[in-house]
Amino acid sequence: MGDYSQNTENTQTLLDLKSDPFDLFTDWMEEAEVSEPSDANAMALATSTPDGHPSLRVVLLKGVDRNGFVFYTNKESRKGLELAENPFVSLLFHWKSLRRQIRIEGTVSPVSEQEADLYFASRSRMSRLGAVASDQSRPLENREIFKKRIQEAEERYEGQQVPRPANWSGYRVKPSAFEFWQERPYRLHDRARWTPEANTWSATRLYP
Ligand SMILES: Cc1cc2nc3c(=O)[nH]c(=O)nc-3n(C[C@H](O)[C@H](O)[C@H](O)COP(=O)(O)O)c2cc1C
Ligand code: PXP
Repeated sequence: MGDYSQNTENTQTLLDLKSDPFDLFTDWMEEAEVSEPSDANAMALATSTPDGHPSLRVVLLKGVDRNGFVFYTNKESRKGLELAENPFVSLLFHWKSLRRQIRIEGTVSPVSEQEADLYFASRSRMSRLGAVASDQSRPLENREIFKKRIQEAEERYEGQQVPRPANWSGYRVKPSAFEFWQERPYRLHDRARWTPEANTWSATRLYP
């Protein structure tokens, strides 16, 4: 313990770094974009089933500002149907290269139609056709059926823009809490949780 406290416990902790969780998130995301081999913006998204069972999958973060964290998906997918019943979610980023984790708790609301159109238009044509052809989360008897639906979409929109399907859009998670976690030797990690207080965010250190 002598070695540990001499060598590690004297270094800066999370609470010394930034007082604002959005700023700290931005710093960590920038570092992850450099060090993660792929998809630094991948985040686990937890929803709940109507009977309160957790339901988890990975989605990509496509935008973040002080209004929240944006991802895109099919509104009639399993997650979309669950969100329609219960807008409370958790997000989790885990960057193995940095030995860091961020937990976010919050509530989703739909992005505007205009925002969804803009993002959809930025995707590759094949990804847009895939969104048209995929009944996300519904049973698919075989891949041939999917291939045929993609071909049909290709023919239908030949020489035209692929319009955003009505069921394909985005959600914005407005955070109500953040927790940042930085690994430290001997599992004596550095953790802090931020919650809103008046017009700012207040931080609490947590035992690891
Ligand atoms: C790295 C990664 C990124 C993903 N990003 C998305 C995404 O942004 N949107 C999406 O709908 N599905 C994404 N998926 C697929 C989802 O994990 C999931 O399989 C799909 O959305 C269906 O989930 P659901 O049945 O719970 O609705 C991603 C999967 C991985 C592994
Ligand atoms: N939809 C699906 C089915 C995905 O798998 C992903 C990313 O893996 C996305 C949407 C969002 O990413 P992009 O818009 O870059 O395809």
